[in-house]
Amino acid sequence: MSATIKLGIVGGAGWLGGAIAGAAVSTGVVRAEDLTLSYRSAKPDRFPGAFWTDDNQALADRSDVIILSVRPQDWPSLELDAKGKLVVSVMAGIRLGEIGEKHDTRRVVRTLPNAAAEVAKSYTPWIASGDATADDRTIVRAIFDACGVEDEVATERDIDYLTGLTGSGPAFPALLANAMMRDAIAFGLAPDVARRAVNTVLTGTGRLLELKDTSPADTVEAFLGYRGTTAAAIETMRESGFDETVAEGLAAAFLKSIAMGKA
Ligand SMILES: NC(=O)C1=CN([C@@H]2O[C@H](COP(=O)(O)OP(=O)(O)OC[C@H]3O[C@@H](n4cnc5c(N)ncnc54)[C@H](OP(=O)(O)O)[C@@H]3O)[C@@H](O)[C@H]2O)C=CC1
Ligand SMILES: O=C(O)[C@@H]1CCC=N1
Repeated sequence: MSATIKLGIVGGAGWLGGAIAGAAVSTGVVRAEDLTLSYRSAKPDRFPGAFWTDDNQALADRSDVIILSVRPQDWPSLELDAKGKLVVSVMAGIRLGEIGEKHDTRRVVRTLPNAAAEVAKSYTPWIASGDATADDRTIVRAIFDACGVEDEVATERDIDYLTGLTGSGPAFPALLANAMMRDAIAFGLAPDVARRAVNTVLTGTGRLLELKDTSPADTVEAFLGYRGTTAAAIETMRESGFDETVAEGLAAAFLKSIAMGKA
């Protein structure tokens, strides 16, 4: 793809909008001078050469591709006519049809990145409306390849499910890490030792998974095979309902995504 798209990011001052902008500029998917970002409260001092505005219609008029990265509850009051342009949403819950209707375009892509876009390690599922073109798909792939790994999926139901599994996903290892930290501190470890120990376990596991790309089930089985400390821990966690608790949490996120689209 040539580096000539004019990209606008509504909510570019936010966590995810800023992460996508950073990834797109650093990989050359967009040149800083072709990037427009909007803010609401305070104008950030980021992305030298890019154009910052608090006028979302001006952003739309300057851009060929418009990413919507405001919180779902801020979207109903967003005034922006995209006039047939490619609109890419990263918002949880909001449906393709609603986005197209509100912003006057039939070229819409619904995506669901995650917070790891900040370190170019997001997993981003996406789905395009019927009128999105092959070129639109190429642009979406380029933007989200810059943020990590992307997959086009078959249905919006898949997006609703993945909103929990991978959109919220980084929160779950963080939740586990937090529980491990609390246990370590309750045991009596110094907090900075506990934090370094737990964070290193998480980043090390991520690297191992990336390197080996084996099924998590195989990894768990390999550990169980030692019949030692890890098996003692895993079997106790499972008897206490570990797998069921994860499934219930993911089901709650799936239902919340569907409910947010109906609100
Ligand atoms: N963070 C995450 O891990 C993920 C987020 N998402 C989705 O991404 C979207 C953005 O989330 P996130 O970046 O975390 O949220 P943030 O709150 O960090 O960013 C949203 C930004 O949008 C700005 N904003 C709100 N309304 C307007 C407006 N009318 N014009 C211009 N800017 C506006 C906010 O400004 P102000 O500072 O004034 O509030 C804020 O800077 C959400 O819809 C969320 O569902 C999806 C997957 C993962
Ligand atoms: O929690 C949320 O609603 C957003 C979407 C996925 C991650 N954060």
